[in-house]
Amino acid sequence: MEPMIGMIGCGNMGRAIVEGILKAKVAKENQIYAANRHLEKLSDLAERGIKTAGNLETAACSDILFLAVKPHLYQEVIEEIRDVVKPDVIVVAIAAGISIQTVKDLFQREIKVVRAMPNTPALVGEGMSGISFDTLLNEREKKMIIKLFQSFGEVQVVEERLMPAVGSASGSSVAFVFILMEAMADACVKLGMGREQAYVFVGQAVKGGAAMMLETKKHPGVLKDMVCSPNGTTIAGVKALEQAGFRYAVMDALDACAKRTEEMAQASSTVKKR
Ligand SMILES: NC(=O)C1=CN([C@@H]2O[C@H](COP(=O)(O)OP(=O)(O)OC[C@H]3O[C@@H](n4cnc5c(N)ncnc54)[C@H](OP(=O)(O)O)[C@@H]3O)[C@@H](O)[C@H]2O)C=CC1
Ligand SMILES: O=C(O)[C@@H]1CCC=N1
Repeated sequence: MEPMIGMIGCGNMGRAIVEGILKAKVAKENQIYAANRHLEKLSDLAERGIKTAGNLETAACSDILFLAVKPHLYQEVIEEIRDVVKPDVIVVAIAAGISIQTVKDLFQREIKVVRAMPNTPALVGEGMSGISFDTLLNEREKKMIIKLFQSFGEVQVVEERLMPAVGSASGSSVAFVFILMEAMADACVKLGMGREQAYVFVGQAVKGGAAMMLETKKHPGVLKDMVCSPNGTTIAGVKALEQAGFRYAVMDALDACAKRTEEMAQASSTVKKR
């Protein structure tokens, strides 16, 4: 029998995962339970045949249960559902800074946990997820979880200690790419281009650059050099970026994300001991 998939919390990330799974046809609408604080926000999902329900029903019916609420709500939600989940349920925790051990401690028993860090491009099947497995999952279960994550993008299994880096590298970095594209489009508007047209130009440039790096596997510095003609236009722009401390700003931003993940992990492990 196909596993039932539950999603507690259907906001930006929960929805992106549900849509990604459906788009890839890895599960049908009637195999998915979706819960939210304000259930009326899920009326569009219900109309499409997804089972929308409260947290208790969703938890009780799921074989794979995603917890896609904000990190500070994990304790409240797990305390609500811990007595109704199936004994063999696989809980997938996607919150920044919530460790496998914290989830187990909140359930107050041995439970199969996957810690994952996906990102919002899952919505269009272009997600990037890092996942770490608890030792309780067997090989068949690990394969099933990997297949699920592959339905909405790329996935790599990583050691749990690397989760703050994964959060920086793909979870948060998409926001920085959006800021970059917005700023580039602003510049194009300043140069006389229409805004909608600017988004197409800069969006395709970012998409093309990413595809080029991933497909050629060339060092990004080499690819950058291929664009910079001697005494040309690009190298003039590179100088301006270096002057503004672009690389430092980017490194500092990813560093800040990872530090914040560690802080949140610290806070969540303290809360559960109260
Ligand atoms: N956004 C991102 O790019 C990423 C997010 N994450 C993680 O995903 C999690 C969710 O983030 P995100 O989707 O951005 O947040 P959102 O605020 O967009 O979504 C959270 C959802 O949880 C619902 N919710 C709140 N309380 C409860 C409750 N008690 N029971 C059931 N549902 C509830 C909210 O419903 P309502 O709106 O009705 O209050 C909302 O729809 C976080 O832990 C975050 O760390 C991980 C990777 C990337
Ligand atoms: O900002 C956050 O906390 C979440 C985790 C990674 C992306 N968004």
